[in-house]
Amino acid sequence: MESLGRFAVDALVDEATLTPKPALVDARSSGVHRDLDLPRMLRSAASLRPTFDALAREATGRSPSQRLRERLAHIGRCGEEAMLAATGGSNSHRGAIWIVGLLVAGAAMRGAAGGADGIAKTAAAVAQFPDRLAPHRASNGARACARFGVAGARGEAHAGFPHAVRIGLPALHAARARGVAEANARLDALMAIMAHIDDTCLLHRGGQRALDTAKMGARRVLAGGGTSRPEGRRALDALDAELVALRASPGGAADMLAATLFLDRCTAWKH
Ligand SMILES: CC(C)(COP(=O)(O)OP(=O)(O)OC[C@H]1O[C@@H](n2cnc3c(N)ncnc32)[C@H](O)[C@@H]1O)[C@@H](O)C(=O)NCCC(=O)NCCS
Ligand SMILES: Nc1ncnc2c1ncn2[C@@H]1O[C@H](COP(=O)(O)OP(=O)(O)OP(=O)(O)O)[C@@H](O)[C@H]1O
Repeated sequence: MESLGRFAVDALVDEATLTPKPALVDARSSGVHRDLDLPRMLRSAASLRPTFDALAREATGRSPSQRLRERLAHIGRCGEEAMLAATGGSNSHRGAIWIVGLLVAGAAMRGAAGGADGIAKTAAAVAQFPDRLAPHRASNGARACARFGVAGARGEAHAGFPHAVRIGLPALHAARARGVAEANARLDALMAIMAHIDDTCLLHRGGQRALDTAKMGARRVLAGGGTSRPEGRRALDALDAELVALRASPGGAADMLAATLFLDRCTAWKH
């Protein structure tokens, strides 16, 4: 599937430009991110096209294996270098390279006919193999997982990407079925993801309080009828203000929205 690399970059661009997102980089502002802005996010997304293309090529015609896991990890780490070169050293898409990159590989192996669940299960089967060449660095995500006892980005992949397949996609489709504008459908999907996910970006920057604030705030938006309704929109603005005050942003939820949009494109493409 030649289009997989393009679908992946499009998903990152659609996530970054979606506005207004709470405390994240969007078309309106950099949220709480001092070293990121929308032009950097877009440069980073474009710089990742060769990475996603290479992941798709490597996985095509293969089955999950230790060898494939290590080839993909090498390509993914080269992608992180391309990202850092494009942003001048900022982490714009590390989590997204991991999550969307594995799904690109899953889609290349399984084909769109496998549906979102089939693609995610295949990607998860690759992620299960150990990354024996991983550098032993204490990342922000790893520290948050250890301190707060959560599964983080690795756990999300091992579990079959549940926040994209079981939460993000159904929320996106349900919002579209209600007839809301596409941007609101995507924002509602982000709220559904945020209401459930243990996001190590929030935990690292703002501890349990930031994670609880994000989950409760997102639930209030949904209880207010979603982002297309006045009450939901007021709740979204309040959530943005609360997270900005805590200087914490839901980067992991943003990655899972990009994963949701990628799966949505892949599975629509088969028709
Ligand atoms: C597993 C990864 C994410 C590294 O994990 P680490 O603990 O070091 O995380 P780090 O803090 O650097 O970044 C984690 C990022 O994941 C995202 N995230 C946070 N919480 C979650 C969550 N619950 N679910 C999904 N994503 C999340 C955020 O964007 C966060 O910034 C990954 O970068 C990795 O191992 N890459 C190696 C290359 C590889 O194997 N690639 C495979 C093919 S692409
Ligand atoms: N629109 C977005 N705005 C900000 N982050 C996003 C966005 N979309 C996805 N992300 C994800 O959020 C992560 C960036 O989070 P963060 O800035 O907290 O990273 P960090 O380098 O771990 O932290 P710090 O900057 O505190 O050192 C990226 O890995 C990226 O995948």
